[in-house]
Amino acid sequence: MSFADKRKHRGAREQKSYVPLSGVGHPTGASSSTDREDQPGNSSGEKNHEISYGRHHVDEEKAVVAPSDVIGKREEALEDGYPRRAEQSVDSPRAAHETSISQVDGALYAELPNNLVILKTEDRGRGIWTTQDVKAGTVLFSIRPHVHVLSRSQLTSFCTSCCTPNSSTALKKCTKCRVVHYCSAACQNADWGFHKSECEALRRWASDAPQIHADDEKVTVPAEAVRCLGRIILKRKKEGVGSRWWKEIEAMQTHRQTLAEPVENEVHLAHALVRYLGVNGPEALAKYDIRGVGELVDFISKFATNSFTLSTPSLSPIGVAVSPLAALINHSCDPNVAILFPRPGPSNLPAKLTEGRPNPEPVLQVVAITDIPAKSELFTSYVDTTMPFTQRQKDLKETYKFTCKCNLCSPADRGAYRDYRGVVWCPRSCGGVCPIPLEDVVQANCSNCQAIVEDKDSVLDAVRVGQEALDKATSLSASDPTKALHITRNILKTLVNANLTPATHPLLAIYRLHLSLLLPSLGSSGGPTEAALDEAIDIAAKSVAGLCHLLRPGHPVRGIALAELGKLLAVDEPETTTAAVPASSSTFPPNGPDRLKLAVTTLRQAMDELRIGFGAANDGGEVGREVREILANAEKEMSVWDVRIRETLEDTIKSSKKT
Ligand SMILES: C[S@@+](CC[C@H](N)C(=O)[O-])C[C@H]1O[C@@H](n2cnc3c(N)ncnc32)[C@H](O)[C@@H]1O
Repeated sequence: MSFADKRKHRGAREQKSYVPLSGVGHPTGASSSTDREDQPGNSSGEKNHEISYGRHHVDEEKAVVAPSDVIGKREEALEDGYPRRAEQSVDSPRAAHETSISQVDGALYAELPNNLVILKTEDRGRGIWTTQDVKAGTVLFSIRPHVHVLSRSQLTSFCTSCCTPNSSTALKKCTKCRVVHYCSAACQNADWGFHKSECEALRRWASDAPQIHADDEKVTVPAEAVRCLGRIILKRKKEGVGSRWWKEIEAMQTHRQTLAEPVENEVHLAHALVRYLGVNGPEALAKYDIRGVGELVDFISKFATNSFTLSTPSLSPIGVAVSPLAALINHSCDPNVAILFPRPGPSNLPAKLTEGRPNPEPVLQVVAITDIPAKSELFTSYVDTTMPFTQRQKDLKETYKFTCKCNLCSPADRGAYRDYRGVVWCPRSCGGVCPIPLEDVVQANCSNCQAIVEDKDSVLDAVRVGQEALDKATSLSASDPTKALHITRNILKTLVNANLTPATHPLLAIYRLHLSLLLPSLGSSGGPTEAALDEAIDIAAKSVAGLCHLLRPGHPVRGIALAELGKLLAVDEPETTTAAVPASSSTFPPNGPDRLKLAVTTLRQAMDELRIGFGAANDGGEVGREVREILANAEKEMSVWDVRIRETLEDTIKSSKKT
């Protein structure tokens, strides 16, 4: 049967070409072109998050919770390679990893729900804890960030106020600054409180830009960190230092006191901010109630430690947001909550968010991605947890100034399970894996047959060259995607030949980047070619395989990867240009009904996981709605297939009876 025949059989389906999830780029962030260069921190993250305790508001702390001890309970590794979660819970028996817990007055945070409390531990500072059992998929709270701004590259693609993409509504730009865009007059009015002074600052910045760079938005529009800090300072002037809005921001944690001197990024940002605000020197900051450079740097440090990546419902980074309440959540590389912007639709949002607002988005939601027992701390991940231990520790130290001791990072536990981020397949191909023979890995035996990786140097070389290629391709992904694609395609072969598994770093990161570079070409008019679609499906399947080894079921990144794969499998198979090759059962991707079946299975699993990662009450958010629709069409088409197969069988039986 040729591909053309197969398409006839699949005729119930409308001809579909590929459209990226939720109409925007790829979920991983690998391909994002946000303007982070002027922002302290945020080197790799799913989130550029934080909070801080700022000037140690001792008056916020109350009596010690009884009992005032916590246990870091560490259990044995799971067979599947996940370490068991070390739940940090109050009332647990005293243990070696002991920390005192004190209660913090949560009254400042009006949006803190009743089933959560703020507690403070010695090693992590303030954090948010549950008072009741919480089921995976529960939306713990929904809030509008105090401030959010779009990255420079996204200013024309999303409404500055509600972040609606211009693919769904034609955006109109502010006729004065010509920088920000709105989807409606209502959104423009709603944003006016922020934009009024900002508009003037943006125009001043552009007019100061050197004329030779008049068309370069990197010069004519300040980076997101500058605009976000500018919005906070301008809004503080309006709200007043006594307002709850400002007090929440002021109470964010700072690391300034622990730093001998401000780091280069912060100094650079301070200069840019002063220029943006139009003050001639640090002294003139008094106009904005900022008492000198020290306070400005403190403020920047809070921003670096407490800001979040603003993202689309499919997790593509589009800007930065500040939410002091959500920023109270501490980090773990094995998180139990996700912080995201799933756009669940107004009917799924709390009434207090929708009252009096044409569109309350962007709404930040904190979603439980595992069952969480009562009296446990909430943890989200500040960095990309598919990165290996050393990279995660480096990123956390640089931006958030702490050493992570979570289950995945705890040296005691690290040897107790197989971390697929750093393994190669067994050289004897027995199906087992061996740790990559790094300096600190003494034994590199196969987990199954005890074989040893003999040629350590070639594995280490491949990993090093792979990392270099990843860095280069990432830096080129926005400016020269064709060249970036060339690099990723070439290096994939080297890494696969060096026996890296799909979960191993940097192979997984390269798969994800490669996929993000392939997807835009699939949406071109005329639809994808057979080869392009097959390559994208193959890479998407490998990404899913890698992610499923590293992230727990229900993790939003897994849900999005499954949705992407299911969606690609559901695209109509293009006309083949070569003679049809009969599909063998081992061919991947499969063709015809087998591909459709795989699409349905994958989309069903994606739906199950999106309902956890993006909230059960949201039914998976905007991506969940989209996947449900594709799944319904694929199921309908599969039932047509089943009818046709039954009819063909009946015809065959009838005709064989006649003869
Ligand atoms: C966004 S804030 C989180 C709230 C913060 N604990 C507070 O008291 O405001 C990030 C900071 O919290 C601390 N932190 C977060 N997770 C941590 C962890 N797992 N271990 C140690 N410190 C942590 C670090 O100081 C980090 O810079």
